[in-house]
Amino acid sequence: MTVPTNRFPDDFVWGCATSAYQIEGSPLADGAGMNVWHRFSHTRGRVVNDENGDIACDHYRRYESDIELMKQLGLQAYRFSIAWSRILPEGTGRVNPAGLGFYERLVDRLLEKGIQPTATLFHWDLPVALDDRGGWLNRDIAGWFADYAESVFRRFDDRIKLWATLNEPWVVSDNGYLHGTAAPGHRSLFEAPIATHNLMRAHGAAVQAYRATGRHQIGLVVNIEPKYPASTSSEDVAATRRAEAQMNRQFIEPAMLGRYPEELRDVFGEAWPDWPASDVEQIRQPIDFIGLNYYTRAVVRNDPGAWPLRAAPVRQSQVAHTEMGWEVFPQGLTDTLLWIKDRYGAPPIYVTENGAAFADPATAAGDVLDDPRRVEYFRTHIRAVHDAMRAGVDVRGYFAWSMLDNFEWALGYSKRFGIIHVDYATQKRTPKASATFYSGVIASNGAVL
Ligand SMILES: OC[C@@H]1[C@@H](O)[C@H](O)[C@@H](O)c2nc(CNc3ccccc3)cn21
Repeated sequence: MTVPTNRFPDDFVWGCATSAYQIEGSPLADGAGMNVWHRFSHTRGRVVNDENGDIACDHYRRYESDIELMKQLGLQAYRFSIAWSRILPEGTGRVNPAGLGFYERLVDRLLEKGIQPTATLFHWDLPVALDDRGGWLNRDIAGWFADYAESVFRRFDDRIKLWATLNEPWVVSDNGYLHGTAAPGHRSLFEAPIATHNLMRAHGAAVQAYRATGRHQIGLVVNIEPKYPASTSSEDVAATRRAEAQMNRQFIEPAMLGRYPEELRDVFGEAWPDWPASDVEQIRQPIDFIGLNYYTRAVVRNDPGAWPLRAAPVRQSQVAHTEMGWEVFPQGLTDTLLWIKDRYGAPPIYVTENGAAFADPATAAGDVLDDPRRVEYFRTHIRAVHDAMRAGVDVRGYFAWSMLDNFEWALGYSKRFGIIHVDYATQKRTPKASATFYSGVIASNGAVL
């Protein structure tokens, strides 16, 4: 693949990404079952300002005008997630036709507008009915997930050509079961490894199900945050390896190589089981691409008191950070793309999420002051993708996070990642300067960088 020096290949795909619970609203509409983020956000104290996704961006009702905005931006593709509990209100068994109907309308409208729909089956919003049966701690969930996957493959594989099984299983295991900062809010050294393993078994089962009838591409979306040691001391280097294994290799490694990183035994100790080899073989199903979510890097030092990693980030001074406190470090994206290529056999890669939160207050006059740092973030990170491609990485597309300001999980609506501003009181959408910039990138296929 020859990559032009000053633009992207002609078949490179430009899109934006969102997820169901963060933008749709109407979480219980039309027969949908409750999901764990509905229950979590309605539990006092779990989310900033006790905010929730009851309305969010009201996309469930406003999807047609939102797709019009995507068209105006010139988006070629749109990455969204399907809410499991809209399709199967109890998580298994009875299919909810109205739930399928919403995604039918969404997909058909996208196609009418010449925008490729690309779907993620699971973006953290597990049906409560399954959580109440153990959720990711119950081995049966691999079969439950495969059945759910089959119901949507059957309905949409004629129109959706790029599927992802899971979005960032690390967040579910680490935030949801180890630290309790995300739904379902458990804090357990012993539960997290079980959640990890069942998430990956579910991934494998869904890929196997897809191979039986699917005609297009399916992959796994992982968050990778490259870890750089704070010093060359053996303690800091070892801590960095633990942090890198626990976040960056815990999921991609079983999926691509059929093994878990040995450092996980060092992190979890006796809480890390000896998984059956047959399980890990089933996880390692050939996939068509890796979806990479990249936002920042971490500089890591040894910290014996930091449970359970015994590693802690070192904030870098005198450099730009986003509203999330994440360092702006585009070189980390190039490094990560090269790392995936070299370590996992040069798989096709989509950058499925990349973006930045900055405060974008609307003025009294209704204008939106898009922080110029967001444009610079996109410019430098899209350049970083191009650098990796020029170095031989097979990157197929880039999805900006996010199309709309949206519900930022436990941070509620306090963080704005959108290239389109949302006034949550009025639901007014206002494209930001970053939308105009990104629209220019798409129109010129990256030549304006
Ligand atoms: O935080 C921004 C987005 C979030 O809105 C998406 O739903 C999610 O897919 C997403 N993943 C990351 C990067 N991974 C990460 C998530 C939580 C804590 C630390 C890192 C950022 N984001």
